[in-house]
Amino acid sequence: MELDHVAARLVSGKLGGVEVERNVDLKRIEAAVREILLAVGEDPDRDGLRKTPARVARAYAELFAGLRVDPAQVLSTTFEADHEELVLVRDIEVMSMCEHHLLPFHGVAHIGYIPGHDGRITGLSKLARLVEVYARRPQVQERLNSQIADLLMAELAPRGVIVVIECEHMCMSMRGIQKGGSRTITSAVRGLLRDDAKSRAEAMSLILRG
Ligand SMILES: Nc1nc2c(ncn2[C@@H]2O[C@H](COP(=O)(O)OP(=O)(O)OP(=O)(O)O)[C@@H](O)[C@H]2O)c(=O)[nH]1
Ligand SMILES: [Zn+2]
Repeated sequence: MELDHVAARLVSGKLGGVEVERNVDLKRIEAAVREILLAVGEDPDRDGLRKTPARVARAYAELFAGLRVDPAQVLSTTFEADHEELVLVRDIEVMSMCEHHLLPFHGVAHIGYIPGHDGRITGLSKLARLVEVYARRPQVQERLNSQIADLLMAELAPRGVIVVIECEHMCMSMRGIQKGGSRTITSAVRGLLRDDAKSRAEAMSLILRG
């Protein structure tokens, strides 16, 4: 990237509870958005649109901040607990951007795991923070889903993990096929929750109960 003539601005903040320094090239996004406005036949210099490229640049820096966060850091705090049964957090809000159209998809994630033999658990909020870090990237729902499951397996070494995500995709509602209200359900199951039908059925029934 030619940083000499690009006024790259350092935007910092927190995402998923992890400090993020993100050197986002806001000026480059602004220039691109101005081009888009011109291309669709708008006047980017009219009053209402004058600040739009800068606003969109800041919004994109926020929406894609997950690209600059190491998700494993979210799970850096773990606790020992004498709990060998399922832990399930339902209805975690998901807001992400589909990588095909850069339009939002939104819905909920349900994340469950059975702690490993060392009984290591994580704070419940960390599951929601993990969703946020992976969602704030250009995504497809399937990858978002499996990334969450795989990281939990790698970091917590649980007996099993189940992640179910249900989302509505704006690229299907607002454009293209224009089927508003359809929801896509994906799942990723790992370890005991994949291999043991009884454990999986118990987790699924709790997830589907809502
Ligand atoms: N598997 C998957 N597909 C997605 C996701 N988000 C959007 N899509 C789909 O990505 C596909 C891209 O297909 P293309 O044919 O390349 O693009 P398009 O011409 O804009 O497709 P249409 O949406 O059918 O008009 C579409 O079928 C979208 O519905 C996602 O999270 N997972
Ligand atoms: Zn899409």
